[in-house]
Amino acid sequence: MTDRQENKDWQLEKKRVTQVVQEITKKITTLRSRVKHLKEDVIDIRRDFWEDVSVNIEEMDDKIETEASIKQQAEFLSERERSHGQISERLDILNRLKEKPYFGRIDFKEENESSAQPIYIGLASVMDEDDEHFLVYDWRAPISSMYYDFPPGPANYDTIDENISGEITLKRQYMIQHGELKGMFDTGLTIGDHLLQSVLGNQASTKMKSIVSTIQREQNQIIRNEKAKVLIVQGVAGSGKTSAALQRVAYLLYRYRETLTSEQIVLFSPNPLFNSYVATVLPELGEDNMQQMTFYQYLHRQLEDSFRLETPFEQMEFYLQKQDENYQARVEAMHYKASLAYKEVIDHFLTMLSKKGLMFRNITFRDQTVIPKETIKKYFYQTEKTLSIPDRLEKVANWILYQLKKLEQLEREKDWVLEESELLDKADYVDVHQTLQEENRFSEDTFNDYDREEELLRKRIVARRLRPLRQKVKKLAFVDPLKTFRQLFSNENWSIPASESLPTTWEEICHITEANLKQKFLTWEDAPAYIYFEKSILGFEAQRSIQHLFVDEAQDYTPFQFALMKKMFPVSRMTLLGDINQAIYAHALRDETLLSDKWQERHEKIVLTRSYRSTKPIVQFTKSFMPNGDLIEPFEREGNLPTLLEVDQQEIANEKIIEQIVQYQEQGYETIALIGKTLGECKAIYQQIKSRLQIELITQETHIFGKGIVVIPAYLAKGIEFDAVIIVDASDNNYHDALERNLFYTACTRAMHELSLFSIGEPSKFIKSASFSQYKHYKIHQILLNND
Ligand SMILES: Nc1ncnc2c1ncn2[C@@H]1O[C@H](COP(=O)(O)OP(=O)(O)OP(=O)(O)O)[C@@H](O)[C@H]1O
Repeated sequence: MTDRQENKDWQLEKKRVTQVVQEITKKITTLRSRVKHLKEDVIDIRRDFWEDVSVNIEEMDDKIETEASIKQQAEFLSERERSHGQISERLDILNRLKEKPYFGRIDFKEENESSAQPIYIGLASVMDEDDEHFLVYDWRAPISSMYYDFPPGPANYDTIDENISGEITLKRQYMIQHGELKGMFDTGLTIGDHLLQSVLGNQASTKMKSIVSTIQREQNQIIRNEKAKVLIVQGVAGSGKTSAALQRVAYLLYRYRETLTSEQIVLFSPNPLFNSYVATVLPELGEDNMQQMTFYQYLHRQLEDSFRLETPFEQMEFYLQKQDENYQARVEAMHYKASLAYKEVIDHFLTMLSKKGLMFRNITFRDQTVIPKETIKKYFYQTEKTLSIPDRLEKVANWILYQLKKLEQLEREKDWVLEESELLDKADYVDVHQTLQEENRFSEDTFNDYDREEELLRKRIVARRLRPLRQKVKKLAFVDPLKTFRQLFSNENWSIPASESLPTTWEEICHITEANLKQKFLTWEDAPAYIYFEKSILGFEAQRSIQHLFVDEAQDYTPFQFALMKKMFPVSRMTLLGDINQAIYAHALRDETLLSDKWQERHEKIVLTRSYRSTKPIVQFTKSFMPNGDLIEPFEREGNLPTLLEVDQQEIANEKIIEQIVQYQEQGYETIALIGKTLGECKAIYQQIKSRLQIELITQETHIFGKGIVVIPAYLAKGIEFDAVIIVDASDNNYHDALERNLFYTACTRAMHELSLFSIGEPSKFIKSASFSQYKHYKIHQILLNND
């Protein structure tokens, strides 16, 4: 393109931005005045609500008319409120668009058309003044997909009922700030390399940002996938899995806006910190956040406080510390209880329970056993064996409720009822009196009246006392799932079929499990199994309203947990995102994870190999010590080599770490993380340097983090990123086995711009497996402190 042509284009584009911003401003003005009127309307309706309805409840006809009038008024009010809400949301979007109306353009010549049409793409659609033509297309509109999928040349896109093909004759990107064009360039093969460079070169933020203007083609495949029931994404660290997942939520909410709401989408996130880290992305895209929680929070909710539940992080600390006398057996248990083989054992056990072995509780009323557990058991085992256990229990519940009805009648005549009636409030008497009056049940005979009052009082007292019991029966509380479950480990009444291959330490595992269950303590590996068992007996309250389930860091979920998830969310489509290299839980070392090739479920898999977060030298360093690391591709972004400082004394390491932090601060980095392997290690360094620097220790209870310096265990830093990362102790002692390698990789890949490692003694063998050109190695040995 000649300079003159370029200049002409620039002028035209500049003018267009101004025109679109003007149109948006006009729309904002109109909507503001509508919002204002609606708001006034709502206030008026609320204030005059009772004046505008005709209230008359004396006659039946009037009563009906009054009800209709109230209903009409209420509907009128809620319709206004709804419109007010919708317009306010649209105003929010327009205000954002006024700053930056669009970020891209493609000129598309449809097959059999004579000329190309420019398509401008932004956060949301904007129509022209006459509502006839699109000034801006929503990035999620079918036609916009070509922007992400194709370079200039032949291109096509799917509409709801056909595929449209043609040619992209121009592809352009814009940098627009405060409603003014600041830059633009035409792109070739991969979109956004210029823009991506500049976006990725920015500082890390404590809140994740949307990637809407620079979505990459392979990420777009994830975002717009509509076919897969189970979509698995294996993506290397920093490849944009989480970013793509959130864009996908926004896409689905747009694509299915008539039928899908944000409450019907659930995201399981790796830790509470991550929840707040990603919370702003969807609102930034003009959408509401989906339901977001950790799997721990979800399981905890299922148990309704009846157990103390170990967190996954406590399990991880146990594993890493290697100190407990039962360490080996527990580690075996972590593996075994993660597996589908264990689920099979539980399924066998459940089959047996349909014939014998289910444990019940006595039904007691006023400290007396009114239906003994043996009787309930007998009744249960007489119900039809072809029915499921929950259905049979439902029958038992109905039978018990019937027995309680008979009991109720007998109890009414007992002395305790009268005694209790003496303790009643005056209000109760008045109420009984009024009820009888309303029912016209008083006679002339006062003696009889007194009897009637007493009869009604007795009825009420017994019913009131029985109410909690009835509720418990309805909730099937007469079953004792825990005691039943414990039989699995006590070998009482049942032994595991010989066909099941159990771990060699099974007896010891049983011993530990039984002791924990007795204390009502569920380890992280026991929780899914117990919940699965309990729900199989009492019935799964399947969450059928949830249409989409997103699982981030999916490699950390066991096959058993996934099986449970499928039972809990039977109709949901699933998007599972993870990285096999960041598998940091014990089970993942030996067993299948959701991402391993052995995974049997029908699914579609997308692999992301390009890493966007870290600079090229950091990616090259980290990929060097990972199996299949050669599949990881760095994004071309220059930076400093990682540094390793090897020292032989903790004090020197501390001094050097402080120096390093100060240097990073001087370079302008705002988020700096000191990452340790365990919480113990983090606490130690925190204690040692907290008097010298403003620093925050992050634990599993931390739900939010701000700018500055944080000390954080690697497993809590999952999914998050920092400008600069300092590995507090990268010694071989600390990072040696395969799981520690994955933790080390996870920790190092949190860095966007700078990475430095400190080793007290021999550096980790993983660092040594990188070539010397990939990092700078310094050593300080035998410096005498304080002239000792
Ligand atoms: N297409 C993109 N445009 C701009 N930035 C991107 C893009 N894809 C990823 N990024 C950036 O790369 C970084 C890593 O993204 P994200 O956290 O989504 O990756 P991830 O695969 O979930 O990482 P991890 O598994 O390491 O937690 C973020 O800063 C994100 O904004």
